[in-house]
Amino acid sequence: MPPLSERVQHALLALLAGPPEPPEGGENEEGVTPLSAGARRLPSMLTSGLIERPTDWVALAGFMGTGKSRVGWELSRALALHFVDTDKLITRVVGKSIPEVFAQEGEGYFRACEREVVGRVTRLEHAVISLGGGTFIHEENRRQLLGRGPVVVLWATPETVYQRTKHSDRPLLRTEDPLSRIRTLMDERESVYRQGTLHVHSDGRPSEEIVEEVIERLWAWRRAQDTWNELSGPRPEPEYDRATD
Ligand SMILES: Nc1ncnc2c1ncn2[C@@H]1O[C@H](COP(=O)(O)OP(=O)(O)OP(=O)(O)O)[C@@H](O)[C@H]1O
Ligand SMILES: O=C(O)C1=C[C@@H](O)[C@@H](O)[C@H](O)C1
Ligand SMILES: [Mg+2]
Repeated sequence: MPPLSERVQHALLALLAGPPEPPEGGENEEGVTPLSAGARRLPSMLTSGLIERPTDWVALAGFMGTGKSRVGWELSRALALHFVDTDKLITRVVGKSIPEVFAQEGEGYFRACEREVVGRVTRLEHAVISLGGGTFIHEENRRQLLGRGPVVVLWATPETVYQRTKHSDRPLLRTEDPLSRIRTLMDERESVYRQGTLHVHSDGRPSEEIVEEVIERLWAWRRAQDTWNELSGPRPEPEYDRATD
């Protein structure tokens, strides 16, 4: 079998070449934008210069169930950018669902896949990246992501997370008392999520409203970056290697 890095690259290319895919499970839920004909024309709009965006690359981080996949998808439609969900990419690479990867290959293998995926998606241009809930927790992933562009962290209370995840299979929440597990894990991770660039609450708000706030906050972030650049002169090139295609 080819090495993991090659399989990740192959799966990413296949994902970007196909029609944009909304996150699973949301099609019949209130608040999810259905895949429209306009969405299929996305690639030609990407570099047309007609769309003004606060950023050409943004990642969404945060705890499970905070809405990274759903908000990321809608944000990618609103900004006319590619959409990559790292959990989904890993399921394509391994050919198994996330619970199967955890059960059959182990969490260590899943985290190794995440590291490979982060190495790739930080080289992409024109993309919204929805991360897995644990991706940003690992220091090297965090360093690469924050070196690439803004990382928006979505937040929700343990109760909201519990309500949003209770009918789905999240391997880390397979316990007798998932709400307690959510509280403990969230406490452990909170200080790390705080290291994101921008922070947006998602409790009790429809996804459209969250996307609107994310875009407004990204514009404010962009203006602050521009002011900083004007005051401090040219800054060194970012560390990542830009893809040449
Ligand atoms: N603002 C919202 N209001 C109501 N439901 C939401 C909202 N955002 C997301 N959801 C729903 O909550 C569930 C979890 O959302 P989603 O899968 O986007 O979370 P996630 O942060 O990507 O989680 P994970 O880290 O496990 O991938 C989905 O069914 C989604 O449709
Ligand atoms: O918070 C986590 O560690 C996880 C979140 C999900 O997105 C998946 O990446 C997986 O279930 C692990
Ligand atoms: Mg997700």
